[in-house]
Amino acid sequence: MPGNSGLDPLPTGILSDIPEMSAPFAHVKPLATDDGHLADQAENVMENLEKAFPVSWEQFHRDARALAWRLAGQGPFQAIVCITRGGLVPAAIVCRELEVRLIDTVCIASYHEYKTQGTSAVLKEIDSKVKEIGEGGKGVLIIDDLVDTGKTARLVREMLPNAHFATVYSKPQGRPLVDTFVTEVSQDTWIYFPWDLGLSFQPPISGGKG
Ligand SMILES: O=P(O)(O)OC[C@H]1O[C@H](OP(=O)(O)OP(=O)(O)O)[C@H](O)[C@@H]1O
Ligand SMILES: Nc1nc2[nH]cnc2c(=O)[nH]1
Ligand SMILES: [Mg+2]
Repeated sequence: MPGNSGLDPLPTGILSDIPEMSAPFAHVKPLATDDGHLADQAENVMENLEKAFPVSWEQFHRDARALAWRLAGQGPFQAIVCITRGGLVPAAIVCRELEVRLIDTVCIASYHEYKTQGTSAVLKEIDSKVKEIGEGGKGVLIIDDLVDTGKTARLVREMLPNAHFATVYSKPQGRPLVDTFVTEVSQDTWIYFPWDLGLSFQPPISGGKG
């Protein structure tokens, strides 16, 4: 009922002026105007990586489906363990295609330093119910979006040495740790996932303003 809801009236102004709407995005700062942290991080990445491999949602869905096709003959898999956070989206696509309904996560936080290896912390272990499926994880499918240095893959493989390890993309250094993948890119390529990207203006190839 108007005037009787107990709620303050909505403030007027543009969307970002509304505290409730802007709060969840308060930490998101564009590279060009931040305090320098994100720009430094991006600079560190680009310093070591020559090529960019941007992936659209359509391409990612196609590649994740291709992964499911490759995995279809290698099961049956009784459970999927996805490595968060990057493994969540491909695992959602693969579990639908392979009709796997027992899904678990292993939650790993990496603290990246692009000149050194960085450190990783396991925030959540694999569930004991999944660990008990088969000897050393036999019959379990582990999914991540990509393998790069192989550090994350090595950590998780130690937890379930007999599980099948699958990624959508792979780089040469980590490839020996992966049983099944779809596309390999060179070690000096950075893969940009659709969930990390947004639409932005592209200047014409000629260099004009468009
Ligand atoms: O082979 P590596 O050198 O270990 O790199 C691969 C890992 O790096 C990315 O995850 P990241 O740690 O950036 O975190 P996220 O999945 O939470 O985005 C990616 O999703 C892989 O899990
Ligand atoms: N998005 C993304 N994350 C990574 N983590 C390690 N390598 C990569 C990469 O190429 N792209
Ligand atoms: Mg990851």
